[in-house]
Amino acid sequence: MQNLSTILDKAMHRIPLAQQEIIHLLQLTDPAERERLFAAARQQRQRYFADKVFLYGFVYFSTYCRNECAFCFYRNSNNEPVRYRKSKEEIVAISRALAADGVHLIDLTMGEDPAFLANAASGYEDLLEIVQLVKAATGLPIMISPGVVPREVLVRLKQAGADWYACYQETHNRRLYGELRLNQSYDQRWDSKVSAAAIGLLVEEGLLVGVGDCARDTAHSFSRMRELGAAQVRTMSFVPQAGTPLAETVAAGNRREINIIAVMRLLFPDRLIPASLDVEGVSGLKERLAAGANVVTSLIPPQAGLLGVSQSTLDIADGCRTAAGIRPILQECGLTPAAPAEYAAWLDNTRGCRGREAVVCG
Ligand SMILES: C[S@@+](CC[C@H](N)C(=O)[O-])C[C@H]1O[C@@H](n2cnc3c(N)ncnc32)[C@H](O)[C@@H]1O
Ligand SMILES: C[C@H](CCN)[C@@H](N)C(=O)O
Ligand code: SF4
Repeated sequence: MQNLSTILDKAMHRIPLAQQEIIHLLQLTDPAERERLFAAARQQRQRYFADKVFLYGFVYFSTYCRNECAFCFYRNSNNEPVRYRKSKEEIVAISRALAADGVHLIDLTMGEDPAFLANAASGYEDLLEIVQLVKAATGLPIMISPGVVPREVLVRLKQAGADWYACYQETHNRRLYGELRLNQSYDQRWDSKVSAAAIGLLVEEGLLVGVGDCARDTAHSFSRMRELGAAQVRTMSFVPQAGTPLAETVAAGNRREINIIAVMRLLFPDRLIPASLDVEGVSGLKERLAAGANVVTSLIPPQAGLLGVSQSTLDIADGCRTAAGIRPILQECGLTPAAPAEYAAWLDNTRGCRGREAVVCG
């Protein structure tokens, strides 16, 4: 029988936990025990980041995709979604609006839209130019998620101004991966992240919860995230999407996601851990922050004609998914947006000490 006090005490002293201890934390259901887990996670966040959080603006600039991920609304064969492709001018204008709203990073997210990838007439030139234009217009750090691209394209994306590369594995259980990311090589996707890290891009790794995964899978993913040296680790609860093979999946609630966020904080105390607004909108933010998250992602400007990934419209048109909209929730949690210079310093320190502990925010 695992003793929660012993496990939490080991975690707080950065003593590695056994897989069974990690699974025990992931599987907590008792409210009082979960609150002890969350309190420990908040204490670790405080130790490494004080009361500071980071805000990520989200520009989902193309909803076209050549892939057929079983969980995703934007899979190629789905006729349900609104398909759009924003122009470079629109992308820059939206990025400027996000910068004015006070975000720390511009997340240029896309489907694997053939118009921007290798076989496009312009090859990757348009994608590279978008990164350059957004960097020039905002001066902010940029995250890009084009899927698997050749190493030399990663190099050029970094030269163009990209700081982060997001290419989630969703799961490191190869059987499950094959059922989720149909016809997408597990190893190519993993190797693309390894290449990105090797050339100095910061890498984010993400898990999907509620798609047939188990706590043992999650614990295994933690060891892969550590092996990768991911600077940002995250998870999202699966949101069933109309028109997809998993549309009839019963949404499992957020308990597992919230527990994972807290355990991530204990295992990766100096890393960035998102609370995504794209799962439950702003109503889910407080719980995720209370579990130790220190990044709010998927801030989307109203009236920009942008859709979210899993919650395509929730809380967007009314302006709730903005820095101003979430500020009262941050205050309730005793948290405050970091200064842009603090985020830039964290990035520089993390780039400089890959794999070692990053510097504490003041
Ligand atoms: C923003 S999408 C698009 C970026 C890029 N096309 C890719 O697949 O990496 C990236 C992530 O959103 C998450 N996602 C997509 N559909 C989701 C859903 N229905 N519920 C929860 N998360 C979802 C998945 O983890 C996916 O890797
Ligand atoms: C998963 C997306 C980000 C991709 N870099 C966005 N829907 C999010 O919730 O952060
Ligand atoms: S997760 Fe990404 S690659 Fe998969 S279908 Fe959705 S947009 Fe395309």
